[in-house]
Amino acid sequence: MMLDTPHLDVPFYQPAGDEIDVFEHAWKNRLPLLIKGPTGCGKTRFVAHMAARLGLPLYTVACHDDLTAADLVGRHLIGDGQTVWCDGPLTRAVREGGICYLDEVVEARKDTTVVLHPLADDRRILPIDRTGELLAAPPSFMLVVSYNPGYQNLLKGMKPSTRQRFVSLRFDFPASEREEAILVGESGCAPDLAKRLVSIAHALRTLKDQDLEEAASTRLLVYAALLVRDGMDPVTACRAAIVESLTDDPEVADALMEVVSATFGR
Ligand SMILES: Nc1ncnc2c1ncn2[C@@H]1O[C@H](COP(=O)(O)OP(=O)(O)OP(=O)(O)O)[C@@H](O)[C@H]1O
Repeated sequence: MMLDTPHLDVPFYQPAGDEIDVFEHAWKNRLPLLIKGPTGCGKTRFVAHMAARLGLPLYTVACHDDLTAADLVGRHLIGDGQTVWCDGPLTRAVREGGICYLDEVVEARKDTTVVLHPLADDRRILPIDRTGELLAAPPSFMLVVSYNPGYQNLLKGMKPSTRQRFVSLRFDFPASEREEAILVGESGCAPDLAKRLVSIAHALRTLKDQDLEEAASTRLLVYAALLVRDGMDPVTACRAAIVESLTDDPEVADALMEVVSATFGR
């Protein structure tokens, strides 16, 4: 769990379309938001950007298959022979009227539904069974969740009764020009390098589903751009930052490296 307090400098975010507008309207109308899209395509950055823009505290939780309702709401802790109640990130966000962002929400245990449903519909309440409290979310509170449809299997899909409590946004990898602008903005690299890295990503993304579990993300391109900007040879940087992160299979890695080498004229 991570608390990002509101700060004056808003994290850089290069918009794709009307997502900022959708977020602001959802927030004003007290509606929760679901963001779906592949890994590393800007979902977390977008939420951080919006929280800073709106001047709201942001609580981010990376969900995993052991995450329970108590991890979100809070629990009694024992110390010095005393029992003390400790708010979880969701409860803190509700109390402070901030944003609670649950990344990969479908990974969480099913018992989280019990606390998310009454918060996500027009009741906007958080029942804390263990203390008997019933918290009403203030108008500025917003619940934002994300998931990667690519990872879904039948067991892990989101139930319609949950999905239909949210306004939804689809994210995808950025169009070339936008992705180049992101690389330049994030790493300070030369526009020509950004162009080459994006063309590599496009070539590798066509291989997804054949040999690769996930497509090359914008995040990996940013890593490569940072390494090259720091003086590393571009081919070595692409192997370390992109290719070896995408596959463990040496033959597939060799095939991906051919794309990289050709792009840098080797
Ligand atoms: N639109 C964008 N504007 C600025 N930076 C971006 C954008 N999209 C991606 N990035 C860059 O890519 C990195 C990864 O994005 P982010 O962490 O938001 O991915 P994500 O979609 O939340 O991934 P995951 O589902 O794995 O958590 C960011 O740290 C940032 O450097």
